[in-house]
Amino acid sequence: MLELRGIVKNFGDRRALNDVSFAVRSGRITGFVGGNGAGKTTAMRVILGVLRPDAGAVTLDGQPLTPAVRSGFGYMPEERGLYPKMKVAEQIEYLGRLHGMAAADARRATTELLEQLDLADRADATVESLSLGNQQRAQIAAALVHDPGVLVLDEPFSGLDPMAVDTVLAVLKRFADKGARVLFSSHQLDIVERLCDDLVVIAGGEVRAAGSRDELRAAHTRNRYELHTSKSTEWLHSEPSLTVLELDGGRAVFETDEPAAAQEALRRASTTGPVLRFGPLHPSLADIFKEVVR
Ligand SMILES: Nc1ncnc2c1ncn2[C@@H]1O[C@H](COP(=O)(O)OP(=O)(O)OP(=O)(O)O)[C@@H](O)[C@H]1O
Repeated sequence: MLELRGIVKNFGDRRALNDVSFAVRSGRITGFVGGNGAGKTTAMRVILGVLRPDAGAVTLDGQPLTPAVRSGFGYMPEERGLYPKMKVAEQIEYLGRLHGMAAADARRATTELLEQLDLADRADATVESLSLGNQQRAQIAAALVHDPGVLVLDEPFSGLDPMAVDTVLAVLKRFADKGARVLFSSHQLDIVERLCDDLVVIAGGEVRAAGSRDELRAAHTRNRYELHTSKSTEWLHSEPSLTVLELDGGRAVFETDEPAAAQEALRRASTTGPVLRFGPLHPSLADIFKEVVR
């Protein structure tokens, strides 16, 4: 387990991280979400040792991180950094060699990764000749070539089309399944929701929520229901035990602490016409995010 405990990082008199603690568990994918300037990149740089924290510590399986341990990490920085004029496969192989891999192993890992990332047909192209999405895939291959046990990816999905998102997602899952600890930041909450097992929400340099996606969902589930009928649901406004949160023609979302009142609303709706949908409404990650960063 990779663990941050009590991390504080100041830039001059600006506090970018304030007592940040969270864990990235082995075999799981942890999504790191927060708005612009929330502190994600700073926290990742502290993990990588690029920035030294003013307080707190990062440990791997309980041990402090040494430069040797950190050099085995896979990192995809926010500022992408491949050599534009070098060929894709050559470059990834070279980076594998820099991590101490034997030439044949680096070549094999490169070929495998480029295939998994659907980039094999561009292996001999220069990085600068690739589309932005393909450059991004090459950058991901560069972070993974040495089979790291810890993967830290800053916005790996930005600029990828939906097909590419699925391709990268499958590759990251394969690494997690092998036991790697995977931390990635993203602004795209729908992707995070689909991909991550665990979640850390940061705002203003402070962790606002952390835990498994399912735990967070359960913790933020309110007694909300969605009702969708073929007729207007305006009448819900006059039901005393319900609070209507959204109403748009036949579709409504309401809250109530009384399950019987929800069932009564369903019964009444069914007398007005066919009920197209009815059930408890679980919060999306976007809902949870809005609630915890408020
Ligand atoms: N080198 C630096 N010098 C001064 N301030 C910095 C430096 N790096 C980051 N900051 C500040 O620290 C805060 C956190 O920035 P950080 O880049 O970690 O946020 P982020 O969550 O990665 O944002 P984004 O999603 O916009 O990339 C911001 O207020 C930023 O301006």
